[in-house]
Amino acid sequence: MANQPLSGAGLRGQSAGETALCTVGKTGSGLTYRGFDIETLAEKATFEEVAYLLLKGALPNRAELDAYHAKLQSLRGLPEALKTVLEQIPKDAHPMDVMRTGTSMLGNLETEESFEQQEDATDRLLAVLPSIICYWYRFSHDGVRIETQTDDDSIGAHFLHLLRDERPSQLHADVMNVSLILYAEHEFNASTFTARVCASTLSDIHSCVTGAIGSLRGPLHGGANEAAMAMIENWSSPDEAEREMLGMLERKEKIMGFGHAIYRESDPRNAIIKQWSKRLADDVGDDVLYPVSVRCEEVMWREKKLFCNADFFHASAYHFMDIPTKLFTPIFVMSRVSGWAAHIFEQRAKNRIIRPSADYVGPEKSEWVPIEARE
Ligand SMILES: CC(=O)SCCNC(=O)CCNC(=O)[C@H](O)C(C)(C)COP(=O)(O)OP(=O)(O)OC[C@H]1O[C@@H](n2cnc3c(N)ncnc32)[C@H](O)[C@@H]1OP(=O)(O)O
Ligand SMILES: O=C([O-])CC(=O)C(=O)O
Repeated sequence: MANQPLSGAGLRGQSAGETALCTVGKTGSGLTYRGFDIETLAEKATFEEVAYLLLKGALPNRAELDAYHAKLQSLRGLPEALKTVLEQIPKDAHPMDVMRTGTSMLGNLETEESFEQQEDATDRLLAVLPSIICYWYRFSHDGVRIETQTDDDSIGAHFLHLLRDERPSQLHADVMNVSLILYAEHEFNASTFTARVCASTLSDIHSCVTGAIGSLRGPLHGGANEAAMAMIENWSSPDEAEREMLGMLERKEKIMGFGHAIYRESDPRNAIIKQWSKRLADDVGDDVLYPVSVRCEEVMWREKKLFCNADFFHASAYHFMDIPTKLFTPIFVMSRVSGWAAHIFEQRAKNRIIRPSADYVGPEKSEWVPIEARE
């Protein structure tokens, strides 16, 4: 059979398989997880409830959700060998590399021996990823060995508690909950596709997630929230932001936190996180970063018809909660591991190895030259 011609670079517009997990840009509201609008989930659900929905196929009832919270809570402790590895990683390492190494090491210590263990392995990852990053961060930056087994009732509150050594306010716990819901799942994005390609070889779940973390790390994908923060924190007023952005556009620089491979007019997650960023700005009495961010949004739309994606207002929201910029993308991992795992389960349930073809553009025929005769 002849190869199908590609409609564009980057496989854009090509369907690469089926999913029952998520639609992006197909419905009026733009984003659904198993048929639920993102707006409804962000308003009514807990992140753990959303993870349950993605991983097990339906919303939990009260007893199921309570049991799920209790299970995730009980799995936050780190094995000694993993702590030893985390203690070797230098302070100036990128936290995404810590997430990658932590996941990979866990795969050595608690190897998924059969696909029957996939749900337990996923629950362990959901519970332990915040512990991994905070253990390393607090050891390398503050010189302390923290106890990671907290009794916080949510993953978001647990993360903030470990990071700052105190329980977060209700507002901060609520923002973390919404943020984790917004980042949980997004169809065949680059990191999820990485996970599915790896899963299609019948590899183990830690290998799939380790690869996905590597894909999420780049600034064109999850790393954009950190890059957006690095940009907006330079500007002390909306007018300065506008001047600088116009210069960047003139020089044809990419502006992180804007644009999307699938959405054409807006990313529905932006309106939600923007509202929370505003509440946090009011809470901390900010009169610079939030107005700067709003001006960036206006300028990009006016000049280029480019809109904020999920990452842009996450930058200011996380900053207002005092989260160090380099920990922004690891939070994305803590959430997206739910979507990655759900896709891995889906791939395994109806698998064929993912192996596309390439259009060859090299030489037609090459002449072998003995090594002694080469220039
Ligand atoms: C959670 C997430 O992962 S969301 C994505 C996070 N990534 C970012 O925020 C990085 C910045 N954005 C981008 O690089 C891109 O918009 C991507 C990677 C998200 C999507 O890439 P593509 O699908 O190739 O973008 P698209 O085809 O819509 O680009 C159209 C044009 O707009 C330009 N453009 C797109 N985004 C931007 C941007 N953020 N800044 C400046 N120009 C941009 C492209 O360069 C392209 O111009 P060209 O036709 O002259 O080459
Ligand atoms: O869908 C994409 O290409 C990127 C994205 O927004 C996500 O993964 O959340």
